[in-house]
Amino acid sequence: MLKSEIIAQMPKVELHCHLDGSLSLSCIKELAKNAGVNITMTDEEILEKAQAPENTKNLLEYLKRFDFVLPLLQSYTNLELAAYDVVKQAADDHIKYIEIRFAPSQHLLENLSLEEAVEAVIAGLSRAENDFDIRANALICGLKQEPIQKLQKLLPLFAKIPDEHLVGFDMAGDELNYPQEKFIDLIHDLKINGVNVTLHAGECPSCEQNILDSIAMGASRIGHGIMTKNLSKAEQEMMIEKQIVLEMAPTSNFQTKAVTELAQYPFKELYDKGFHVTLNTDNRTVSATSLNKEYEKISAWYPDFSLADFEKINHYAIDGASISKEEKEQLHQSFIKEYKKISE
Ligand SMILES: O=c1[nH]cnc2c1ncn2[C@@H]1O[C@H](CO)[C@@H](O)[C@H]1O
Ligand SMILES: [Zn+2]
Repeated sequence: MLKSEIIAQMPKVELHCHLDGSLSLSCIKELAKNAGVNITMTDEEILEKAQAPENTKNLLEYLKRFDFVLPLLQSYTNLELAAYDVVKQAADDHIKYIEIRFAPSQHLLENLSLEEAVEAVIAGLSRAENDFDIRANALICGLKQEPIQKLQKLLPLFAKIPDEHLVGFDMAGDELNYPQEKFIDLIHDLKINGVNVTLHAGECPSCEQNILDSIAMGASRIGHGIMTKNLSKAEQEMMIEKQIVLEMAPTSNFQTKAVTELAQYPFKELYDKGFHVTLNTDNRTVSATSLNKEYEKISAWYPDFSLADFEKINHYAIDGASISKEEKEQLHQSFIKEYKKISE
C-alpha cells in the first residue's frame, strides 16, 4: 500500500469530473452571495445538502444532489468562478491535465445562452491555467432524460465556439430509464463533425448493453463502464483490442450502487486483463472526495497495486485524453520522469 505522501506527489490526469458536482465549500458560498441567495445554513448543513449519503439508493437519488448547487450556476460570473475553483482543486491533487464536463442546458435559468454558458466555463479554465501548473479542457454533456430536439441544439456549439478548450461530448444523466440507442443519430452527427465522444454507460446494474452500444456508436471512452464485468469474453476482448478507456470513479460507483461489495468492483480484474482503466473523482463535492482520496482508496483495496501500476493507468488516461499527439507525448515524457524520481 502506498503512503498518502507518495500519492499526493504523483502527477495525475483526470478525464471524468463534473463541474457542478465538484465545487468547494468556499466557492458554493461565494456563488450564493453573488446570486443574492442568503444561505442561512452552517457549513455542515451545506455539505449535507450537497453530498450524497452512504445509503443513497441508486443513480437517480445520487443525481438529486445536484439540485442544490444548480440554481447558483446561472450567471457568466458564477460559471467562470466555478470552473476556476474546480481546476484549483485539481491542481491541489497534483493533476497536470483535467477534462471538466457540464451540461450547458442546466445553466440557462436566468438569461445565459448555451454559447455563453460554455464560454464562461472556458474563461474560468483559462484563468486557472494561467495561475496553476495544469492544463484544463471542457466537455459538453447532454442529459439522457432530455428530449432529442433539445439535445440536438448542443451540436452547433462545436462549430460556433472555435476555442481549443472545447474538446468533446458526453451523455450523462439517467441511465436507468434511457438506454443508449436513443442517441444513435445525435452521436453519429457529432462523430461526422469530428467531435470526440465519451459516454456514461454501464453504471447501473444490468446496463452492460449500453457499453456495447456506445462503442458501436463511436465512443472511444466509457464513463464508468462498471458492467463491462458482465460482458462475454469476446466482447471484452474487443474492448481491450480497441483500447477503450474506462473512466472509473470508485466512491461514486459505490454510492450509485453500481456495486455494493468490493468483491464485485471490477477495477483490478479489468486492469489485470489489459483494459485501459483510469481513476477519476466524478464529483468531488457530491462524493466528498478528491483524486488523491480515490488513489488512496484503490491503494488500500488492492495493496499490491504499485507505483508502476498507478503510472500505467495515468499513461492510459493520457492516451485517452482529447489533446494533440504532441501534448500527449509531452505528458508521457514528463510523467515517466516524475514517476522515476518518486520511485528512487
Ligand atoms: O455519475 C454520473 N452518472 C450520470 N450522470 C451524472 C453523473 N454525475 C453527474 N451526472 C450528471 O451530469 C450533469 C452535468 O454535469 C450533472 O448535473 C448530473 O446530473
Ligand atoms: Zn459522471
